[in-house]
Parts: sequence; structure tokens; C-alpha cells
Amino acid sequence: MDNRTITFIGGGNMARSLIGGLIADGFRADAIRVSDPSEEQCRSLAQRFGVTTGQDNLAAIEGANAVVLAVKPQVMRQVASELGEGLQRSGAVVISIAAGIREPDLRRWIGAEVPIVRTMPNTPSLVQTGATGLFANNLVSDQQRDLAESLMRAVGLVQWLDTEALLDAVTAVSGSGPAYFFLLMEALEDAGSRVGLPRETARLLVLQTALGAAKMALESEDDPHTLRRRVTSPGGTTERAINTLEDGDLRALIEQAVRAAAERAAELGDELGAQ
Ligand SMILES: NC(=O)C1=CN([C@@H]2O[C@H](COP(=O)(O)OP(=O)(O)OC[C@H]3O[C@@H](n4cnc5c(N)ncnc54)[C@H](OP(=O)(O)O)[C@@H]3O)[C@@H](O)[C@H]2O)C=CC1
Ligand SMILES: O=C(O)[C@@H]1CCC=N1
Repeated sequence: MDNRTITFIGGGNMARSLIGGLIADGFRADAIRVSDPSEEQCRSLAQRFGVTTGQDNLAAIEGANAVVLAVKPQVMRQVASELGEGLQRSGAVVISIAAGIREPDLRRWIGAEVPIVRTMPNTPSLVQTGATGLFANNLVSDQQRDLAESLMRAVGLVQWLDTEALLDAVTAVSGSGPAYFFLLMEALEDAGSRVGLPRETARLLVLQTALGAAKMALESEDDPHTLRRRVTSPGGTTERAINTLEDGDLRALIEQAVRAAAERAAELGDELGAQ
């Protein structure tokens, strides 16, 4: 991806997933800088990916074409304020990955009219199977839009959104989504082990089944409903299991969970944006 440089402010879980995916996609390690207060975190990132690391946020953004703000929402205000002038000078596109933090608040904290792309990626970016929603403010140039898109496309699927508010829904569906599937895997593995399978066998069967179902749903012309019906023989085993799940109102529970996550994203925006 040419010779553009990208700086990550915060080198935690999500930054690690994005960096790993970018490098696996051929992005040059020497074009990636990470600034994080933890020396341990920096050492581990430098060792694993060969990226440049440091503890000085302002120094890290110098000359960068894109600055990814990958800190927790609760420290975003402090980080954005501290970087304000540097960001204004650099002309870099700011890419925020924080849940809830709204673009107008981020711009206010930075204290300048800077180009901002607000995104919501997810951790499978590490294995280049991420899913990212993006929203650009009107100061983002076409080139910067392409840069933000190509960074996120290097690690998976990208979906641009017309309105920023939809990012809370993206957060609730795909940002947090990997955790829902991991929970299902944990539960299925536990259940498999309780009906007699050795735990390792149960885990392998569950993971391969999850992979197979997702791959099939992505590659098939049929929708998941049709694919599900094909597994479900009348009077068979799947029917019995699906009836149990429907009787327990799994769908309503999932909707409740997604609404709760979206509400929490909005709440974070309200709470932290009011500062
Ligand atoms: N995890 C996920 O699945 C996803 C997370 N996100 C978003 O990504 C962001 C980061 O989340 P996640 O990676 O999970 O969090 P982590 O806590 O793993 O990473 C944040 C990192 O930022 C560091 N940090 C804290 N203060 C500063 C500072 N002033 N300057 C530079 N770095 C700092 C932290 O160091 P220390 O720990 O020492 O404080 C930590 O290493 C959040 O805003 C979250 O909403 C978005 C999509 C998915
Ligand atoms: O749980 C969180 O708040 C972050 C945002 C989406 C995934 N993890």
C-alpha cells in the first residue's frame, strides 16, 4: 500500500488486530508507528510485528498520513486535546475506532476543523476477516477517504454509512458481534462435552461448524433461513433443537442484546461527549 505512514495512538486489543491484519496484507511494518504508555505493550508489538513504538503521542503523529485513535472512549478526550495542534499541523486524516464517541465531540476536543473518519471495526481484523462501518465528516478529501477505506479493506469488509448515528447499530451488531459468536461457541462446546464428547473434540467440531456455516452462508445464493431449513429434516434432530431454541425465545433475546449494546454506545456518546 504505497509509502503512506499510519500512526496508532493506543496499542491494545483492537490496534493489535488491525496492525496484524495490515501486515499480513503486505503493509510495510516500517510505515506503522504505535504510541502506547505501556512499555510492555510496545515491546510486544515491536517484537511480533516489527512496527516502531514509543510513548510520546505527539512525536508519533509527526509526518503521518493517517492517525488511528485506538484508545478507550473514556480517555479519548484527553488524547484528542493533547494531539490537537499536532493533528492540525500534520494534515493527517484522523481515524477514530472508539465506540460511542461522536465526530463533533472529537472535533471539539481536537480544537480544529480536521478531517475525521469515524469507524467501527472488529477483532477478526487480525485474521483479515474483519467487518468495519465507516462515516466521514465533510472535511475528508477523496484521497483520505480512499486511504481510510484501503486500511480497513486490508483487514476485511468495509461498509460506508450515510449517517453517523448508524455507527451505534454497527457497534452493536459487528463491533461487539464476535463476542456473541464466541459465547455461542463456548456454550456449544460445554453442551457437547456434557453430552459425552471429549472437550477437545467438542471444541474442534464446534469451531469447524461455525466456520463452515459462515463460509456457506457467504458463498451461497440462498439466505441463512433457507440454509437452515435444509439442515432441518422434518421430524429429525435439528427440528427438535431449533424448537427448543425458539421456545426459549432466542430471537427476542438477541434483539434485546443488540438494543442494549446500541443503547450503551449512545449512552457513552452522551456521557463522554458532555465533557
Ligand atoms: N476490542 C474490540 O473488540 C473493539 C474495540 N473498539 C474500540 O477500540 C478502542 C480500543 O479498545 P481496545 O483495543 O479493546 O482497548 P485496550 O485497552 O486493549 O487498548 C487501548 C490501549 O490504549 C492505551 N492507552 C491508554 N491511554 C493512552 C494514551 N493517553 N495514549 C496512548 N495510548 C493510551 C492503553 O494502555 P493501558 O492499558 O496501559 O491504559 C491500551 O494499551 C476503544 O475505543 C473501543 O471502543 C472498536 C471495535 C472493537
Ligand atoms: O465492548 C466495547 O465497548 C468495544 C466496542 C465494540 C467491541 N468492543
